[in-house]
Amino acid sequence: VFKLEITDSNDDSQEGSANITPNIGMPKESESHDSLVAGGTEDLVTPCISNGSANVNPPSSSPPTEISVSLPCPGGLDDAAPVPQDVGNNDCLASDDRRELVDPISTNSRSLVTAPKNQLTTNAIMTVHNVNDITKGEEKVKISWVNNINDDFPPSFHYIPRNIVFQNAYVNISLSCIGNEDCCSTCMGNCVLSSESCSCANKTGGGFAYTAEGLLKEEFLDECIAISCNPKNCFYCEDCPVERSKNDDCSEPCKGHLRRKFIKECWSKCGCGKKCGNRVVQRGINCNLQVFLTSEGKGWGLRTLEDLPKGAFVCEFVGEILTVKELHERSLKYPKNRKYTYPILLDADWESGGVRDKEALCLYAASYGNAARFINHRCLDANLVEIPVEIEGPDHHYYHFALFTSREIAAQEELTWDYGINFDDDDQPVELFECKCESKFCRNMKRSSSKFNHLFMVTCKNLFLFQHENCDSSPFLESFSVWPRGRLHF
Ligand SMILES: C[S@@+](CC[C@H](N)C(=O)[O-])C[C@H]1O[C@@H](n2cnc3c(N)ncnc32)[C@H](O)[C@@H]1O
Repeated sequence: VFKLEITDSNDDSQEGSANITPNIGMPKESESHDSLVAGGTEDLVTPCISNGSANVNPPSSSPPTEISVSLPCPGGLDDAAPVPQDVGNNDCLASDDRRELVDPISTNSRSLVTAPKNQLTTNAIMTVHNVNDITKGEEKVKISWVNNINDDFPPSFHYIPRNIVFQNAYVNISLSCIGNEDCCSTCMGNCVLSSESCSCANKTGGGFAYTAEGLLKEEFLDECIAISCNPKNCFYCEDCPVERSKNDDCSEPCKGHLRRKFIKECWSKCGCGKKCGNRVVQRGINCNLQVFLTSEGKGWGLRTLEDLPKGAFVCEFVGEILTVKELHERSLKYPKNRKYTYPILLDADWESGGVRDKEALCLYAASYGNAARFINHRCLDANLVEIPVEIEGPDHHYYHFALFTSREIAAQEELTWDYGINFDDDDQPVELFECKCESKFCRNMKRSSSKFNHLFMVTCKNLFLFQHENCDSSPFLESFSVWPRGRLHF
C-alpha cells in the first residue's frame, strides 16, 4: 500500500531525495495492524533500525540506499551502547569474533542520505517500523505495538531472539563440557511424564520444575517468589566482580546478590525428544504480547493480549552478553549524566567465589534485545518473576534469565517484574527513575506523597501484615528501601 521511491545515493545531485509516500494513517488499537511494508512486499524493502538510523535496503540488484531518520527514542537508544558491527548469525550464541567494534554514534557513514526529521512526515517515519511485528519475524509469534497516547514511536533497537556475546564474555557452550551427570542421555520421550527422575530433574533440585502442561509447578514457583521477596536471601561476595570492574582504589564492599533457584532444562545431549516437557524456555515466546505506550508515564510497556495462567513462561530477557567490566567501560564512554536503563547481572552463581572477570556477566538490551526490554518495573507485587534457567550446559556463570507469571494475568494487563532496584543508591550506572508502579509496596519512598499505612509481604505460604501509623519513619521500611537484589543495581 506504499509507494517507495528510492534514489541512488551515489548520485550526488539527488542527495536527500529518498521519498517514501505512504497512504495510511497512524494505527489505532482497534484497527488491524497490517504490516507497514514499503512497496507492498516484505522482500522488497527490509527496514533495519539502528541508533535512530533507519536503513532501508532495496533489492540486491539495486545499489544500497539508506535513509537516516531521526526517530524519537523515549528511553531507548538515548542510552545506546556501542553497537557491535555484524554480530553474525543469531543462532550462534558465542562469537569469538575479535573484529574492530565501531561505535555508530561517532561513525560518519558515507552511505547515508540524511533526511532531517522535519522533512519526513509521521507516516513516512512509520514505514521503518513494523507495527504488526517488532520482532521482524524473529519469533514464532508476532508482537505488535500501539500508541493511543501520542505520536511517539517505540525506541529503535535490533530485535534478537537469543543472547549474543558482545566480545569478551566467556560463554562456553560445548558438548565436551556436558558430563553424563549433567544430562539425561538415557532418557526417552517426555522426561516430565516419566515416573523416575533423571539427572536434569536432579539438577533442578530433585524434581522437574514443569508440569505436564508446561507450567511451573506451584510449589517451585512459590519458592522462587518467596526467595525474590526476602532480602535475607542475599549473599555478599568477598571479592565482588562488580566492584572489581570499577578498577579504582576505593572500591566499595559488595552490595549483595540474590540467591536463586535454578531450572535445568533438557538439551541436545539428552536422550529425550524435542517435545519433552522439560524444554520450555528454549522454545521461545509462545504467548500473544503487545508493546504499548503506558498512560502512567513509564514509557513503553509490554502487555499480554490473552489470559495467562499462573506459572506460564512469558519470555526470556535477551540482550548482549557483556562482562561487567565491559559494561563499566561502556559507561565511561558516555557523559556522566547518562546512565544505563537495561543491564541485568547474571550473578546467581557468584556465591561460589573465584569468579574471573570474563565470567562475571550481564545482559544489556538497549541496542540488541527482545520484547522483554519493554517490561516495566513494579515494586514487590509484580506479575512476573525471574528464574535462572540453565539450558546448554552446566556453567552457572551464564544462564537464561526467564520470566514466568507469578499469578493469573488477564488479557490486556501490563506485564511487570521487580527490577530489585535500590532507589536510594545513586552510585550505580543504572538510571534511577521516579517509580510510577502504583504498587502499595512501592520502595521509591522519595516519591511525592508516598504515605502507606499498610505493608503486606506475601511469601509462599504466609501472609504477614505489618501495620504502621507512618511507614516513612518505619525502620522496617527503611531497610526495605535499601533492599539489595543484585540485578539492576550495582
Ligand atoms: C527496561 S526499560 C522498560 C521499557 C521502557 N519503559 C521504554 O519505554 O523503553 C526501563 C526504563 O523504563 C522506565 N520505567 C520502568 N519501570 C518504571 C516505573 N515503575 N516507573 C517509572 N518508569 C519506569 C524507566 O525509565 C526505566 O529506566
